[in-house]
Amino acid sequence: MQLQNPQLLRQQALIGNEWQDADNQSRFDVANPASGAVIGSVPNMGAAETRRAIASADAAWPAWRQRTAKERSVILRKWFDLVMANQEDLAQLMTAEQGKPLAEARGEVAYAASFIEWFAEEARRSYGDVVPSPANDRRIVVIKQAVGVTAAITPWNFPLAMITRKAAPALAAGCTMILKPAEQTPLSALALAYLAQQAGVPGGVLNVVTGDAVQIGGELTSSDVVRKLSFTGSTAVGRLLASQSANSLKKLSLELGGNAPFVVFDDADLDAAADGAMASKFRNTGQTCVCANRILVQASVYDAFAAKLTARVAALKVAAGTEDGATQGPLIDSDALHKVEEHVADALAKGAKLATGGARHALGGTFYEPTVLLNATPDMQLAQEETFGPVAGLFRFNTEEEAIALANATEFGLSAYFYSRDVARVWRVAEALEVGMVGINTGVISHAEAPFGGVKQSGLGREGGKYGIDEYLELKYLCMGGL
Ligand SMILES: NC(=O)c1ccc[n+]([C@@H]2O[C@H](COP(=O)([O-])OP(=O)(O)OC[C@H]3O[C@@H](n4cnc5c(N)ncnc54)[C@H](O)[C@@H]3O)[C@@H](O)[C@H]2O)c1
Ligand SMILES: O=C[C@H](O)CS(=O)(=O)O
Repeated sequence: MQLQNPQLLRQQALIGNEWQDADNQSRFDVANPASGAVIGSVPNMGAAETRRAIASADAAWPAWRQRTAKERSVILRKWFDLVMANQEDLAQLMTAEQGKPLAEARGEVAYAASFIEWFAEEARRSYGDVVPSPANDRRIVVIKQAVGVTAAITPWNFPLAMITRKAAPALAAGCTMILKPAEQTPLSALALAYLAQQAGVPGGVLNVVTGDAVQIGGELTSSDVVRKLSFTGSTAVGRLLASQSANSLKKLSLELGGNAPFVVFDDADLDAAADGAMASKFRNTGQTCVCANRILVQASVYDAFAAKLTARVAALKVAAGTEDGATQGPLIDSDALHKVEEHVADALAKGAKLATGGARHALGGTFYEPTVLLNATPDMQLAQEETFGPVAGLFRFNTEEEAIALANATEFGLSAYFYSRDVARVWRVAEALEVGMVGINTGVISHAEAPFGGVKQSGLGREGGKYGIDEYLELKYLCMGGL
């Protein structure tokens, strides 16, 4: 990995203005999932360092919230500019530690930066209200103020975007933050924090603590100083962190697991639907929370759609992310590989028919062949659990009502997709799906301008859009009497 700006390879954590090692000097390695090669190491911090980071964020908060919204906006805009100026290096770093193809990594850098750009603009639009008073001796005013010290815990699958989707609105609102990135992808987080420093984000406003998730999370969730926790990751961990946060009654943002249905109706443009399914299912080698996890196809077009999708899947290029033309990288680790293998084996044992793929890739390691399984049924694990890998299970349905019932038959409710050219059907189905986000005739829905989030066991709150900054603001009602 050759970086044009070697300063971006940060191998210490950031607390206040200081890049620090763990108190006991312990470290953990960061490995390239495509080769297993160690590409760096970071401090293995725990409770004591986390407490220092909380104190640092608390000390920095008064001056940061006193900055005007415009001053914070200008600093965030500079941060955006620096991220984009270093796009190639950040992409190389991301592919090295997460494995995604370079083209996708470059795309994620721009996507991550778009949250900084968006909230640099939103910073100046946290409007309050003046409410018509019920009496002439008083006035009713509502203002919005920063929540205070916040914490963020983020996953490995989008090493930059899941961070900026939290840090950008937090800093824009006038909050400070302690971030614990995923242990698999800390280098991207530290590079991002370095660029924040270079942009003029004062010491203590953004702290990055790497290390023992349980110890760090325990401190962040139990501290009364930390007024909000924003978590992106599995539903199981989200539930745990929410329970750990109960005693301190923190504001919570939880972006959790998904099990997205992708529905192809008989009036769909089948080529467009196949392209959309590819974009949704195989992005990041199937490792996104909004990946199509169940593909439901109306019986009359099932065989035609299956053929179109299978041809596209068979054409995917599995390779290390740095290889030209790579469109599928390695899975993040052996646990992820074993889960994919388990889902495929379970489906085949329960009657699924293999159309393409279905085995570990010849490259070895955690590479897996992009797979299409036909005749999938709701009793299969891949219907009930998030596969988080390059496996498309095709289910058959007959009626619109059956499709909606199948689509909603999950504890999750993050995203859903469907293809139809019947306007009345589009409105009926979009309103009937029990999710937070619906892709209609598209497989890609993630934009900084839109509110991202789910219902049921997929989480709480929204990130991005005009709603995202509200997660970091408190409403205060002023009743001005004696007039
Ligand atoms: N809804 C979304 O926006 C979204 C986005 C990306 C990923 N995800 C979900 O995340 C999951 C995959 O990501 P993952 O494997 O990193 O998830 P994960 O829940 O295992 O880990 C996420 C983060 O939580 C930390 N963590 C784990 N256990 C912890 C504990 N006990 N205390 C404190 N922190 C702890 C990890 O170190 C990591 O930083 C999938 O379920 C995916 O759907 C959701
Ligand atoms: O894994 C899901 C993330 O939210 C990624 S994205 O926002 O869909 O790009």
